[in-house]
Amino acid sequence: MNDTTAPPLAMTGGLVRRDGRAVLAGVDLRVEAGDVLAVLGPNGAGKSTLVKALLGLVPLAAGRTEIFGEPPARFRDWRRVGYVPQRLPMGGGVPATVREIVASGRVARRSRWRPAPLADRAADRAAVDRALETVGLAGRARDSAHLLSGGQQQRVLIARALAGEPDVFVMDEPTAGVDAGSQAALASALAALARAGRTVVLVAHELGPMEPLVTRTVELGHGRVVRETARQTLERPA
Ligand SMILES: Nc1ncnc2c1ncn2[C@@H]1O[C@H](COP(=O)(O)OP(=O)(O)OP(=O)(O)O)[C@@H](O)[C@H]1O
Repeated sequence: MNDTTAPPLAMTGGLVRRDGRAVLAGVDLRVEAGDVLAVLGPNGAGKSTLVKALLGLVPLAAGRTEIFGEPPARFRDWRRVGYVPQRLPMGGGVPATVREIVASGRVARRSRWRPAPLADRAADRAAVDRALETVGLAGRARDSAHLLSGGQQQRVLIARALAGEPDVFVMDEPTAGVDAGSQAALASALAALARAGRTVVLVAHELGPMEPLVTRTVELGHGRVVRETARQTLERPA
């Protein structure tokens, strides 16, 4: 069972090596429930590596990391975690509609052993509709996702994570190179999460319209934490 008092994410003495080189070293980070934490730093500072290592997607060479109190290898409750990668891996493959991709965010909530009861299917549909609405893509639900702009595809990924209704969202550079409309849609998605008291870890070069929503920042340089701001309580709009 997961420890209900454990922080959503915690790393102690995190070390990651790539090609024999330490790209993350001596990182201590505790993400508390309700934090909206921005991970900042220049290109190559180790931001993506840090969030992947926090989720166990990249192995630690030393130190430890825990998700709701469990090491990633033992953690089972993945529906509590939403991860938005930097890019949508949409190459060749069968073109999926925006709705299909967003609906895939519900899969981790399903029982593996039996078909979803009718009530669950209605809840799935409602969650997918809400997620599409939040990122401003309700009108594109039937479109093939590979026809969308990069910023809109990023919104699809965010909607997929929102649809899963996880407790903690980890987003890797959701605003990198996206148009102003998509930036605004992301800021409104983030505002909705912050209002709901969800935990968010956000990798960013620049915060732009998301800045007022951030409660804490950690800045990386050459794989180490070089600056941190203290946690502040946001005045959450009703
Ligand atoms: N798969 C990999 N193999 C080898 N080196 C890697 C790999 N992934 C990342 N690195 C190296 O690790 C360092 C940190 O990369 P990382 O992507 O975490 O930085 P970042 O701060 O997220 O950068 P960006 O803002 O450009 O995404 C860089 O020097 C990068 O070249």
